[in-house]
Amino acid sequence: MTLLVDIRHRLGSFELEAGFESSGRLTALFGTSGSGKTSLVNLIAGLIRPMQGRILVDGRVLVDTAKRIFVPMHRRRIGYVFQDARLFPHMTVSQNLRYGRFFTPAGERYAELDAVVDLLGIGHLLDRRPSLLSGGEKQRVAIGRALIASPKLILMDEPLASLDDARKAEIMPYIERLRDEARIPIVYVSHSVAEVARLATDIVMLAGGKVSASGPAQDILRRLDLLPAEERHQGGSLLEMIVAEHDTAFGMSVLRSPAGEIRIFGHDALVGSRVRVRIRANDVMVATQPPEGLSALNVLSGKVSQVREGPGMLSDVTIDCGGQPVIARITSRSARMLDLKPGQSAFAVIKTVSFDPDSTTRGITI
Ligand SMILES: Nc1ncnc2c1ncn2[C@@H]1O[C@H](COP(=O)(O)OP(=O)(O)OP(=O)(O)O)[C@@H](O)[C@H]1O
Repeated sequence: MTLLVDIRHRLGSFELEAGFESSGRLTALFGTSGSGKTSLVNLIAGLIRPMQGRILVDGRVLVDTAKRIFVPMHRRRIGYVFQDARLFPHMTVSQNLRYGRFFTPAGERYAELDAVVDLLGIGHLLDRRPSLLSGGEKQRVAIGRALIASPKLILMDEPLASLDDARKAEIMPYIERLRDEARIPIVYVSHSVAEVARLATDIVMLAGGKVSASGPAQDILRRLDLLPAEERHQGGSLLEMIVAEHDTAFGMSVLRSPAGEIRIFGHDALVGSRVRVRIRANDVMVATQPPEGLSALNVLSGKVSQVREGPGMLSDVTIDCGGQPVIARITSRSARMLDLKPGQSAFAVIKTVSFDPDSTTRGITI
């Protein structure tokens, strides 16, 4: 699936001028409050008609102002999951789900109710009314209702924003399953780096109504300079690794990559599976010699590929570790003292405890 957006639109004094193309399975629209994420999603959904531009899903033209084409919302075959679940309160979960397929022509229904119920783990909720569901359960049903309509694309506008951390953790694996198993592309609005790092295959960064960057999640997240200042401490690298073994004696899992091994607190992925881990730049130190007598268990070796002076006397040092960049944010003073230069051998030292379980995902193909 390819989503192509190239639009210009004005909302009051706000100018939205956004162009991007994504073939990702989960494309995150990421940006601070007021950057235009919801407006962009509403344009894709057909809730807003742009003043100028084109929107295509898999080559199908949904909007082309030059050709006066505007496919109305109900004909777009796009599912929309909002921040609040918006379920019908007088209907049971089962009735809410079935309502989703009502508008889809019989010949175009591919989603089976049983498969959707199974995917989202909501079988035990079918006879309940929404008032008896938790926030996370409501959102799972809302996602199910969107899926049952057999959409060609699903839009999710901050679907976790109204949930507490426990509910977020409960629903994340279902969104991952949807991304990995359902084969329906997702456009996902978020302003949380942690959420985006875990879920996104691709990222479109919005700032002031314009696309400031777009591309594969790994590439975008390591550009710390692109992240909003308040989220910069969350930026870093996404590494793909293989689960090598589980060290049950210490409750740890060993992950392997060409640049070395790292240990994280027990991960439930099977040995041999691919996982993606996020390493925040703030949690990485740089050594120019192999470190010895260190309590940190995780040392990856590589070569410095870039030293970029950032704001606040801090420098971002990128170390190419077997083809995967690891970024360390250190003081500019340390960078000078170590005399770090591109091409030089270096070691990224990562404290085990710095791995955030939220950012350790199941294996996904990127
Ligand atoms: N109908 C409208 N009329 C005038 N201005 C609008 C309208 N809709 C949105 N805006 C403005 O457009 C800008 C972008 O809004 P939008 O809701 O798309 O941002 P967002 O990135 O989704 O923000 P948030 O994360 O807070 O939801 C904001 O400044 C908002 O006030």
